[in-house]
Amino acid sequence: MRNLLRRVRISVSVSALLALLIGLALTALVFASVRRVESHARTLQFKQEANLRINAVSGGLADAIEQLMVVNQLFNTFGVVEREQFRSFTAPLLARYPELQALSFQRLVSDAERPAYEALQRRRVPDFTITEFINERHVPAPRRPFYNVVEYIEPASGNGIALGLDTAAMTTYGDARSRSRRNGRVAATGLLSLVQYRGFHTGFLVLAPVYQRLAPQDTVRQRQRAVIGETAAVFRVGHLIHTLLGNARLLDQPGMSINIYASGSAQATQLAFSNGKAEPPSGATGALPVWLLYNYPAPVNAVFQVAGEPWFIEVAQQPRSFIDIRAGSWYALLGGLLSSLLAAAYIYNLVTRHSTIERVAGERTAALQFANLRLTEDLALRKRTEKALRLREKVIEVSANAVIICNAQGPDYAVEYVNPAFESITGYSAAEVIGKSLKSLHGAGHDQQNTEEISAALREQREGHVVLRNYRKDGSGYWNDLFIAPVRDEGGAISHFVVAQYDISAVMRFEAELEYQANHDALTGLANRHLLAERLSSAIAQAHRAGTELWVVFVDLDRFKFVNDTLGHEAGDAMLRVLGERIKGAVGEGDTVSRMGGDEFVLVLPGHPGDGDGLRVLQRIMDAVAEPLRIQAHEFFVTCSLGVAVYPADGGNADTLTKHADIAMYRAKELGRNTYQFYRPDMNASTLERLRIEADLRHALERNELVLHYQPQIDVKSGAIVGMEALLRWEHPVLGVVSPLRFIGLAEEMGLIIPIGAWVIRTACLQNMAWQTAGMGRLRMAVNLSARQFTGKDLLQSVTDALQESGLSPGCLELELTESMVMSDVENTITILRMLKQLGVHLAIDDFGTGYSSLSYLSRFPLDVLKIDQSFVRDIALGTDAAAIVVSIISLAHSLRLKVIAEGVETAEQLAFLREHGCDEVQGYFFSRPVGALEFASLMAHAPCTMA
Ligand SMILES: Nc1nc2c(ncn2[C@@H]2O[C@H](COP(=O)(O)O[C@H]3[C@@H](O)[C@H](n4cnc5c(=O)[nH]c(N)nc54)O[C@@H]3COP(=O)(O)O)[C@@H](O)[C@H]2O)c(=O)[nH]1
Repeated sequence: MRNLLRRVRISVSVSALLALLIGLALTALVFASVRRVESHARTLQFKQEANLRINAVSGGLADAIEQLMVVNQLFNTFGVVEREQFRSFTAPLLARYPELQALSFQRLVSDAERPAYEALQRRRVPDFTITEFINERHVPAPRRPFYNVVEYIEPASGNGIALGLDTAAMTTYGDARSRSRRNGRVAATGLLSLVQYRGFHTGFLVLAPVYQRLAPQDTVRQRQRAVIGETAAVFRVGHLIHTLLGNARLLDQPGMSINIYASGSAQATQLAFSNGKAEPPSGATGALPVWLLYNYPAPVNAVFQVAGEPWFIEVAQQPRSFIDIRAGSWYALLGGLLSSLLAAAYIYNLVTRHSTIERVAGERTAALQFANLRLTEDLALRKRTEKALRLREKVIEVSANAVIICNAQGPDYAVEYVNPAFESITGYSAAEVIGKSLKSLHGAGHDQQNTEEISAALREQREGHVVLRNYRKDGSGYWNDLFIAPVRDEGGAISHFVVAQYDISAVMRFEAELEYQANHDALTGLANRHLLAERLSSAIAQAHRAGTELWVVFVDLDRFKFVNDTLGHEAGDAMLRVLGERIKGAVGEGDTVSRMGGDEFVLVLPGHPGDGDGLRVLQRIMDAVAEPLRIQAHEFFVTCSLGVAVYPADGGNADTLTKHADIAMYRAKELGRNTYQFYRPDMNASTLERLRIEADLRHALERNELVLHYQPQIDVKSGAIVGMEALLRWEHPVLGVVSPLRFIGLAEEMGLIIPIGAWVIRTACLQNMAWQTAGMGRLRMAVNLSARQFTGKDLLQSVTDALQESGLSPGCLELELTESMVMSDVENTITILRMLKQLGVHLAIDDFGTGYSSLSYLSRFPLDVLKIDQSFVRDIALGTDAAAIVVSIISLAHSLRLKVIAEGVETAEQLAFLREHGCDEVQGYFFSRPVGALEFASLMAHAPCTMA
């Protein structure tokens, strides 16, 4: 506040000072302006006054000279003018112009005429003689060629002394005489001392020529010849000018001086008149102009003509300091100063008052603004509150959740409001529940849990939250997430409770669904790994507590992969669903059936399985799976292999038991499938071996551990070797020769089949070419392709490369594909097969008959050979369907113009049957096992071979 006041005071002082300064500046400006105007006015006035004097002098002189011209005119008019005439004529003139000293007529007299002239004059003036004035005395004029004799002069009084005076010798006449006679005009002399006053008075003469009347006067010569004399006016110059100025009251003006020179400039010797005194301003004016400090108009000079002679007049004003005179500028200055001071004082007062008013007004305005702001905020807040209230009301109205407002008064806590959602959820209308007890809404007659929490919240007047099952008007139940909260009135007392009910039935269902999905296999609905782990752990704990046994059974379907690959995943899935149900139906109620993925199932058999129940369950499972299965109108026969691990003997935890059951299942597979095996510790060794194979397979190719064996293919009719099948072997440094059955699947899983497969094709081509080059004939080399290799993007390239590198004819290479490979994606298969066919290679379907091949599709494939699976060949002699199947396959192949080769021919009977039914080629141990390249070459050397 103090700062504010100080600021206000400073601002007021500054304002006043500013006003004062502005006032002074304006005053100075006005003063200077007035001074300048005044000075200008005074200069003008002075000029006027000076001009008055100049005009008075020049005009007066001109008038005086005019008198002479009048006299001169007298002579020029009359020619001869008598003395009396002259006197009477000049008398009034002289009376009117007393400053005229004299008017005279001077006659030009030649020396010859002198005696006569003097004689004549003596008649009127005795003793008349032409004289001259020397040493202040009249003496007879010496003889000269001409005399200019003063013949008349008026007034005679005071001027008579000049009568008869010869002025020809007087230098004062100068050349005024000759000038006037030459020009025929008046001419003035310079200043001279008037003899009438013994030289004490200064005067001048004005001469005007008098010519002989009627004599020509046009030229100077004519005028000089015609001249007879001149009239002259004698002026006492000081007296004359004094009289002129005095008559005009222009004399003796204080501070004004008049100087008149009978010359064109201010020559001191020609000073004709002087009146008053005027000195220029003395003292320095500094940087200020003269007009500001002094009233000093510049002297007014003028040159005027006096009878043809230039006269110079100077009128000057005595300088006066502006402070010496009473001038408007004074008033302006004083007035300005006074006004400035008054204005400053007034502004000081005004600003002080204004500041005070402004401050007060500002304070009041601020207070008003503040109040206004508060009001606006209050209004806005109120609006917001109202809006929020309306919004809340609306939200409650449109809420999908039930909202109930009940009285806070127990024990009924009467319902006062329910929203539309409550009505739609419960089926009760507002009219039916308003006024009723809140507790009645929980569903009378139903056993309600968690309602105690609501009662406690109401009783203790606090918030509460429960999940409970409510019941609608129609008796149906729903899950309800219920929040209850007290509502306080303005006084802070709890007046109501608001209850929000969220129908979470869907959430509960969703949660249950999630829980189900989290614990169950989506395909079969069986327990999944997660639930298995839970159930198994729980069963182990229970078995542990009960001291009983527990079986973990690993079930793997045999040949499921074939179905899946052949008919596609949908068929596979359908099979899994059916078999899952069958397995589940084969176990007891307390047993758990889970699916681990693929075609693997894990079962938990608690209780006393060792009592014999367990084995019965295993058999029921195998029987159930082995039941014929119809999928997509096709009948399949599927078996399964089972492995069993027993708690606590084979493991104390879920992982160990499951792993051991898996190992046992593998063993069952190895034993020919469709059987079960109980885990034995020595089974671990084969599992470890499998792991080892996996690790070593990665390096088998680079370590050159892979080799090809070749099994001959014989033409049935000729008995000649027409080709061979390349069969892969892994010469493991520790395990010895490893069958492809043990590592091809692994290689597929590990992705190693691509480089391994490429190596097989390349090696087989090179070998075939080498043999052909060696003269073993044009043999056909059959090479097996795996599913992953067939669909891989590198196949075409690797085949092309192998053919190019080896130089083998494409027709000498046959690629064997399985049914499952070609049937999984028919369109893609057709594309791939066509591209391969374009290379010129042969294409064969291997293991034909083991799976399902659509004949219509088969006809679309660009195939060359059908290879009957060895399982049918093996069973030909057993009297089963195999023989019929083989016959059908041969017939089918031939109808499709395909060659038929039977593999796995081990006996002569088999060969005879095949030959009898038109099989084209055979392959099997009956002829040769697959052998190494050297041995095969040796074999070839002893057997005929051609390419069919
Ligand atoms: N993708 C690739 N698969 C290959 C390759 N090499 C082999 N294989 C596949 O491995 C499976 C097992 O082959 P293998 O152990 O070599 O067995 C073959 C023959 O030895 C065997 N065979 C031949 N004649 C008889 C016989 O009279 N009796 C009998 N019990 N077995 C016999 O049959 C196998 C040939 O099968 P197939 O291929 O269907 O003609 C096997 O599936 C091979 O395909 C390879 O390089 N790549």
